[in-house]
Parts: sequence; C-alpha cells; structure tokens
Amino acid sequence: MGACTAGGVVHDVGVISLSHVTKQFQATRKADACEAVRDVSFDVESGKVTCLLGPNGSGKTTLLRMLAGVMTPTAGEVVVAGHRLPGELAEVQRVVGFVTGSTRLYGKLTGREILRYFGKLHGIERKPLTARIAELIGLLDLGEFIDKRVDTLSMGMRQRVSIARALIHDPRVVVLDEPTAGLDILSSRALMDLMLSLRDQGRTVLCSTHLMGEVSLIADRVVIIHEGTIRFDGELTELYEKAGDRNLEHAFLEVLGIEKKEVQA
Ligand SMILES: Nc1ncnc2c1ncn2[C@@H]1O[C@H](COP(=O)(O)OP(=O)(O)OP(=O)(O)O)[C@@H](O)[C@H]1O
Repeated sequence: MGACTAGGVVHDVGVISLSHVTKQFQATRKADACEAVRDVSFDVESGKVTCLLGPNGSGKTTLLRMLAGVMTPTAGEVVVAGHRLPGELAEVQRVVGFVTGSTRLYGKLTGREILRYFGKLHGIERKPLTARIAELIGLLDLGEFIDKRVDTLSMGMRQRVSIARALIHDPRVVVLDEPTAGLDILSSRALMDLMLSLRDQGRTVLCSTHLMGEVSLIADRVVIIHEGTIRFDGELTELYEKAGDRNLEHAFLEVLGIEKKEVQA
C-alpha cells in the first residue's frame, strides 16, 4: 500500500483496492443470468470521501457488497486494508463498517441492546463499549429512541440505529450504500457531517448515492459506474470542470453518454 500527500496530510493509497473485479449472477427461476460488475479496477484512499454514483441497476450495491466481504467476486481481486478477500474475511470485518439498507435489525431488542450485542461480538470491553454507545447516541442523535424496541421505530430511526451498529467498532474503513435513504434533512445532514469528520480523522469513506446535492457537499472523489463498468474516476473538481457552467447532473449524464438524448427528447 503506497502513500501520497495532499495539503500536508499523508493518505494511504489503495486502502480499498479492486483489480479486474467481475460479478456474474447465474440464472435462477426468479432472475435471468446477469453480469452486474465487469472488469472493475480502482483504488480508494484514506482521508477522502469517495462517492460512488450510477443509475439504478448499474452495479453499485453489488460492488460495495463485494468489498465489504458479503459477496464473492466471480473473478478479480479485492484487498481491503492489506487483507485479501474472501480468505481474510474476519480481518476485513474488523476494519470495515458496512452500512446498507438491507440490514435487518432484531425487532424485539432496543437499539442500545443491539449496539451492546454487536459491540460484544467485536470483543469490546464493557466500559469502552458503554462510552462508544454514548458517543454514537450523541453523533447520530439516538437519545429519544435508543431504549425503545426496534420494531416500534420509524424507518429513519431504524436506519440511524443501523448506522450506529455498523460504526460500533470505530472502523477505519466505512462503506455506506445509500445511507441517507429514508432519512429526514436533519438526520441526513448529521450523517454527512459524520462522514466528513471520519474523513478528517484519516478514515476511508466510500459512499453510494443518487443525490447530486450530497455529492457536492461531501465528495472529494467521484466514481461513476454504468452497466457494470467504470465510466469516470476522478476528483469532484474534474466533474465540475466537465459540467462547466452547468450543474453536476449534466456532467453525470454526459459521462453516461445520455445527455444528448435527454436534451433532444
Ligand atoms: N442476487 C442477484 N441475482 C441476480 N441478479 C442480481 C442480483 N443482485 C443484483 N442483480 C442484478 O445486478 C444488477 C446490478 O444490481 P445492483 O443492485 O448492484 O445495482 P445498483 O446500482 O445498486 O442499483 P440501485 O441504484 O437501484 O440500488 C441489476 O441488473 C440487478 O438486477
């Protein structure tokens, strides 16, 4: 793993490293065969927020699942913080926090009980775990509902507990799949602030989103995927340069090669 310096801060290059990664799904009774991700290679560095963008079905979730170790590539190599997947899954799970909308929380437990349970699974001692839970309650504003049963919470409240659960072990690599889906403006802002503060602490943050407003607020770097292949990989400033005096949405559509059709329609 190399290092580069930007603004006097040393960043680890390639904290997440994907090399020629492909994922094919076999045909089932419910779905056709599909190549969701095709020959994808890129590195994600620490001390930056990288946003992964792409239309519905472009392969974002599949890609994020593979680098969080919950799905195995058909071909190619995934290395996270120096640990190769799938062989070193336990090591990867120790350093990665994966926030995904598909996380199911056990409804009969309270948020605090869930955080305690996962904290213990990560081997965190009682005292530091109590302190970490208190910290996350503050950061994600969970105070009002942390002691209520999860099956009595709203979708947005559950999402906030789910984010806290993914961050309980204070991971150095944070991977978030559309984390603000279902959150109100205040909670979305709080989460974006949290991502920025993780970045400022030198963590690696990779986040998928559909919202250009979010991208402009938090992204240092943008990766655009379409039909399973990478179409853009660069600094946010480069995407702004593509946009010229237009907005980011135009630059996004241009990268996808569908801007002209949209304008002519
Ligand atoms: N388990 C699966 N079996 C078969 N095909 C799948 C499976 N999971 C995803 N796919 C297909 O892989 C492609 C990429 O899906 P993926 O969920 O990664 O897209 P996405 O970019 O996250 O989309 P969205 O923005 O809608 O969440 C889609 O064509 C999808 O139908």
